[in-house]
Amino acid sequence: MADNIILIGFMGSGKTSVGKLLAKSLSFQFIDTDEEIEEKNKMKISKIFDVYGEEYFRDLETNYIKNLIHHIQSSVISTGGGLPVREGNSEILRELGVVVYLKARKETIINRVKEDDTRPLLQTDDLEGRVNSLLTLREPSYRETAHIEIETDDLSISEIISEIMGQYHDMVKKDNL
Ligand SMILES: Nc1ncnc2c1ncn2[C@@H]1O[C@H](COP(=O)(O)OP(=O)(O)O)[C@@H](O)[C@H]1O
Ligand SMILES: O=C(O)C1=C[C@@H](OP(=O)(O)O)[C@@H](O)[C@H](O)C1
Ligand SMILES: [Mg+2]
Repeated sequence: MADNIILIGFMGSGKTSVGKLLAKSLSFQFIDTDEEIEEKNKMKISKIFDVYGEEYFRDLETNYIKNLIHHIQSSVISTGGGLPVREGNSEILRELGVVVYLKARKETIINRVKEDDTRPLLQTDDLEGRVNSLLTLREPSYRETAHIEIETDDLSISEIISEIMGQYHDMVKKDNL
């Protein structure tokens, strides 16, 4: 297994914010799949959804992570919340490195995303209903994909980073990564 760390979890679970600082703490490269896709396509995620639709965005995500295999090391990869759900992506993510699921309760997620208009799947009058149904649908994929699970609700970003580093180093020692 490569020494990369891959962060997965629902929208608002902290993948982007935790990933950035975790990479800094480890002196790893930081990659955010959404930022890379926006940069490569010169288009915001919400615009890609508007113009080409969700399936097209999912193709971009899958192609992007496939191309990382054998090409990156010592990197933290923050994924988009829907990435582990598509058939086949779970295996790709696990091949890329140690997969960490940032878990968050529905209430925590709603608090963190309610003011944000950049996530097309959450632009609805029934935010609670949408988060509830998507979370139920996705939870099994997150759990199947992850090597490590962290409950983030009551932790600060730096506490989450310490927790990830502790568990990651234990795995590295055990698996000789
Ligand atoms: N553990 C945390 N404690 C407090 N705020 C957090 C925590 N994790 C994330 N946030 C905040 O929640 C929002 C969404 O975080 P973000 O990193 O964009 O999530 P994701 O990439 O998983 O969608 C941001 O405003 C971020 O600062
Ligand atoms: O959960 C999802 O389907 C999505 C999550 C977003 O990323 P974050 O999880 O970083 O918000 C982004 O990829 C897109 O809006 C779709
Ligand atoms: Mg993000």
